[in-house]
Amino acid sequence: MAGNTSAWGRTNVWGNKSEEAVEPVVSFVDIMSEDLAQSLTEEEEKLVAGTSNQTQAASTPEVAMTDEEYARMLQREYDREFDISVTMEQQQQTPNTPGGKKGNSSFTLTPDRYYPKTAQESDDSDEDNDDEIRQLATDLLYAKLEKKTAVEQSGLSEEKGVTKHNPTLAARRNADKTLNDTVNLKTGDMISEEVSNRVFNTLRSFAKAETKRQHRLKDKEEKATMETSMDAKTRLELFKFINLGLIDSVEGIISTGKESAVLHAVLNENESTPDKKSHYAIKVYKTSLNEFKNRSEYVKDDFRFKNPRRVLKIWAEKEYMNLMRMHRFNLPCPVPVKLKRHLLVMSLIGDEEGDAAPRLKNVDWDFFTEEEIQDIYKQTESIMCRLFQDCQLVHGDLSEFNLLLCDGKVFVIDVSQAMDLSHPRNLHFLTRDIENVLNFFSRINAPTLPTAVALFNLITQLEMNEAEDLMLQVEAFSEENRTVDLRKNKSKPADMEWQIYNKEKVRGTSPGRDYN
Ligand SMILES: Nc1ncnc2c1ncn2[C@@H]1O[C@H](COP(=O)(O)OP(=O)(O)OP(=O)(O)O)[C@@H](O)[C@H]1O
Repeated sequence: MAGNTSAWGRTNVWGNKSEEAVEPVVSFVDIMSEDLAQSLTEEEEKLVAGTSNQTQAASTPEVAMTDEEYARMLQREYDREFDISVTMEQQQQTPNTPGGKKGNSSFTLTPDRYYPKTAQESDDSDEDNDDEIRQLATDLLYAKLEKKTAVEQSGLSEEKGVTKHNPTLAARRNADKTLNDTVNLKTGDMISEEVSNRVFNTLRSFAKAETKRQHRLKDKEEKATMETSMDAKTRLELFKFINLGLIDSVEGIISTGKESAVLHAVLNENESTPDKKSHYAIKVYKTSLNEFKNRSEYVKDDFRFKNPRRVLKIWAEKEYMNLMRMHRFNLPCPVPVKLKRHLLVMSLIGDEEGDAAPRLKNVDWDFFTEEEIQDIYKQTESIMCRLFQDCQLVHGDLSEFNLLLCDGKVFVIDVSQAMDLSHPRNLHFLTRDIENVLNFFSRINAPTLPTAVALFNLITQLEMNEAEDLMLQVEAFSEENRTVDLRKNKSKPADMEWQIYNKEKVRGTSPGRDYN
């Protein structure tokens, strides 16, 4: 076999260099010529006849090409007989190894994958061949290693009497486990390496700890996603609203805040007039405890929410009740429609298209005259007065963020933290609301604004001193525990409210029925 390099297409079996077939240049006119087509067909027929009979000697250049094809076919058959392997010997100073090195080096290859089937393929770049050979060598090494490991895993090496407790054997097995990723750690290639038991155990415990850490991280990420997106329970409740015919569809999200997401829902009032739609805002309270931690101060002293364990569950109910109370006194606010668990459905403050009204914070005040701004302030002042005097409530978070402007009219929203006047710190929260509102209107240049004390006195009908700090006076007033006297029903204000609430619950008009 020495010197037979035909498998690589350099020479054929007879040791002759195969000549490159030179394609005759043919013009497009020739290709399309009927005569040429005819003569080629005839030649082909002659060729077939000549091949089958093997009688006619080749006399034309085309017959010489057939010779080459014959030679290639024979070559392939010849090689197939030696299908198992081809031994390539790099020989000293052979003509095919330019600048050939001295010395013998030989290796065995399975030719199937590398056998060049045409002269074209045999011209593959040296770089490709190098890659393939490297790949093959790696495969062989791995195959060898696997075989070895299989024997070792049985507990006995080929050498009789060597058990798995043999340190070298154990080290190799450790290396193999590490390499094959059974410890769940990416270590890279480790062929023929040994890993001591100590190192292996350290690696394994590190991998275990790392896997646990990854799982914890993933859990956290998933939880975070759940909190910010709509969970399964919320979706289920929305489907129920649709089944009840309360809404037809949820169109999108109006806002996602710290404590809730507000969705825009639509109900087609009448099938005959599809353009006539009712728009709703559905406030979905976030159910995570963290969001409500900072709210305990609002409810801890509110008689309606004495039991702190109920606080989380009834937060939505609190807003619903406050809206009901405000609606009863015709305050400009969303109309509460339905409460179910942590979902509150209310009318949407916005236009007929369903676009929600902007918050005072987002209004472009450059387009408003001084009179218009003054009017908007007066509306806000009236809301504060009526909220306190009629509804017996203090908003507790009133600012340009919770006042909407729709067609020149101011609406108040977000009253989940609004508190009853029996709350001992209600005047403290009222003072804060007053400061927020006056600061905002002063920023947008409302022409005539009262002092904080004047507004406080207007709302509460108390007589605080203009010359003194309002908050200090309020703190002193609260300490004297006079706040409770502010309620109209001075006998037992808390009991009265509680009785009304329970009566409504029995009649089935209270949101508590849906909630529980
Ligand atoms: N009935 C409604 N009609 C139109 N828009 C509304 C309505 N209710 C709420 N929105 C919009 O959703 C936003 C958030 O509502 P809301 O303030 O009640 O929730 P929140 O969780 O307290 O939000 P934030 O954390 O921003 O205070 C409001 O700023 C307002 O733009």
